Amino acid sequence: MSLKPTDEQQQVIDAFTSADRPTIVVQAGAGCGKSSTLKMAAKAQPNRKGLYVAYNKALAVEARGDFPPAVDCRTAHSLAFGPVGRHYRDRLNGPRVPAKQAAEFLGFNSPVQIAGELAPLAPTTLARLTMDLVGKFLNSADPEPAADHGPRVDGYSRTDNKALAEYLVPYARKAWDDLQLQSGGKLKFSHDCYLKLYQLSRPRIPVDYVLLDEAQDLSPVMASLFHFQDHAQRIMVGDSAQAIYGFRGAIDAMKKFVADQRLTLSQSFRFGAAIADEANKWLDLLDAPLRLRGFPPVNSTVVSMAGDARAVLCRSNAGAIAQVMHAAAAGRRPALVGGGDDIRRLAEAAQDLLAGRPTTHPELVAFKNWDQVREHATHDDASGNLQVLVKLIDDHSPEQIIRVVASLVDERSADLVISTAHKAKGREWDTVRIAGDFREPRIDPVTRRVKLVADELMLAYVAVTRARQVLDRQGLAWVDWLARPVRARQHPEHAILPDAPDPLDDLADELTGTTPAPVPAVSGHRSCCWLCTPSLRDAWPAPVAAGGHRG
Ligand SMILES: Nc1ncnc2c1ncn2[C@@H]1O[C@H](COP(=O)(O)OP(=O)(O)OP(=O)(O)O)[C@@H](O)[C@H]1O
Repeated sequence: MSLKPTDEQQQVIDAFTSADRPTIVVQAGAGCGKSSTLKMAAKAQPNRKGLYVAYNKALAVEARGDFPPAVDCRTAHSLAFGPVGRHYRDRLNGPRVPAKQAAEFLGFNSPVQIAGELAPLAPTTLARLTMDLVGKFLNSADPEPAADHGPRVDGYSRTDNKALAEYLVPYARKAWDDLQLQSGGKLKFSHDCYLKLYQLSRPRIPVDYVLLDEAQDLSPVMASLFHFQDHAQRIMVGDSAQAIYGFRGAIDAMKKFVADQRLTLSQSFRFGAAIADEANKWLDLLDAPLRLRGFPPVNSTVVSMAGDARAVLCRSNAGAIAQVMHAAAAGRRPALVGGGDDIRRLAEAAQDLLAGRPTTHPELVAFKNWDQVREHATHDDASGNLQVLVKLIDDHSPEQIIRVVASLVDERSADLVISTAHKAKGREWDTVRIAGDFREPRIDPVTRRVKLVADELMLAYVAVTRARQVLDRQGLAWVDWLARPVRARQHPEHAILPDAPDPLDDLADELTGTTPAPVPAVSGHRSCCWLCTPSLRDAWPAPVAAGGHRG
């Protein structure tokens, strides 16, 4: 069935088809039909040769059925496979390279002490850290591995991590030399390797236009590929208020792109007015370029205690585990989006350290025993991420965590879905409850200012916009005291206390200062703790963009 475009969608279609072929950025709110709009635009001129770049294979396959045949729907990796990747087919199919073998090849023969009293890094750990550095380089737009791509070891100070990165660079360059060989290479060749080689060849794809989806969370390597296509009309679509993967090195390509036209899609088709209003409070705080309108046919409600919701969304992995434990104790059958393997591995590493054995777990590799983890969690500012881990393990014991994780069920047979907000991105449920682990910002008693972090506001916005019909927003109800002064400023006629000091006096400055800059990531502390991030594996090593966590 063909949809009747809204006025905003029609503006996108008109811009796309206009004779001067402008470059376009479309800011599309949650559920606002951005993919549908791109399809409508392509169908308006079905004979033009186009490329639609999807961020995963499933979306690319699905899009193929909806776009006209003249539009090639692909992921960036599939674009790179033809010209580059296929020459590495043998290496792609090669066996896993054991860490010991990689360490020998790279030249790590004995442990290296980087940080004072902490555990020395074993050759296999050094090899893994080197490959992590290479991995970040592969995702970057840079020409060769550099210290900027350095990994972060939990427990290390900023200086120690910098020293480690500099130490690893020559090994990473040796690894990169190996990874460029079509045959005879010694290290494991990944799909990201040929994507990087493709990007370094500065390809120009012979199409009339390129459509780029989810442009708010792009790896720099992908953004660079898009920029090379300046012979074609370029359209990028996304939602800058959902740019929640900055901590992993993603950039909001829409911010930097100098487009001829900037358009918006603000009519959400997912939920009704009540949820749109709630979402708009967060968009106000973010000073976003659009505010959402609810879809009249959908009857949505926002409540404070909804009882049973189909999905519970948490700020952090720790929060999600706590919800899993709570649900299991209440006899429910919970599913955890993304599964429980990461937390199980971490609990097993904690078991080793508690027994005085070393661990190879990336997040705890720096420590000799659990006491050392505890001590660092208490005394070392840079290891604030360890505090939540220590609390979780000490409160529940590794054995209890492992047991609860083992009781998780598949989403299809679950009566409750538990997810972090990060992992809920792109998903939707009829009824959603927001958990209580979203951190309420505090007013600094000295400066009387509120320190907000754009990343946190975006995460809240993603969370509340996952609901279709019922949103139990209790865990984020505190938005009201933040949103009121902002709205009062935007609509002075509604100000309730015109003479009261405005706690958000410098909100705009704070937000500007914390917006991730679209520059190559440098190592350091970004997400405030490992449990705050969507996956324990993804969380380490975490890159930092300009202006880290200030909440
Ligand atoms: N003009 C329209 N009239 C009615 N429904 C529409 C219109 N445009 C899009 N939709 C509906 O909105 C829903 C969301 O569309 P689509 O999948 O394109 O959104 P999206 O923005 O890509 O989604 P997300 O926000 O999850 O990324 C779909 O069910 C689609 O049919």
